[in-house]
Amino acid sequence: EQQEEDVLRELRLFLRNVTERLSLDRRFKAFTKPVDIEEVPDYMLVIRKPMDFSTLLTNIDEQKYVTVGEFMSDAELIWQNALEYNPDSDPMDRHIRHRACALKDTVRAIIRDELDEDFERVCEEVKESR
Ligand SMILES: O=C(C1CCC1)N1C[C@@H]2C[C@H]3C[C@@H](O)[C@@H](O)[C@]2(C1)O3
Repeated sequence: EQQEEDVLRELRLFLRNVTERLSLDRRFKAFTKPVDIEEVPDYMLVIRKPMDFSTLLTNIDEQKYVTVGEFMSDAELIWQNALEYNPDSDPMDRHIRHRACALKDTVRAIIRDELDEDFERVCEEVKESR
């Protein structure tokens, strides 16, 4: 009912705010758009579920996420994919993995500092009721 729509609207506002702040951070520029398949033809063979900030924003607007946990499952793919596709010891791979680790720690710190546990619990209850 209306209260549920109010909670989900607040969730979308929070998730958009977090995602937009991440996409403004210059360290995370490589994560803002899908990996270019023209540039990296084997990417889809290695990475089963690509993810990036622009896709997260589209998912938010399409009301795909009912809880922060569902959003985090997709957000985690961004750094997990980067670590998986760029495992080598060369400087480029190391640089990408450093940024992937910085992204992981940054997202977790934002959620810890800014997500009210009671709010996430209400979102979980909306999810269970559907
Ligand atoms: O994994 C990624 C992105 C970085 C975080 C996501 N890429 C795979 C390619 C390997 C490396 C160098 C370029 O070939 C560039 O195309 C990519 C993009 O970086």
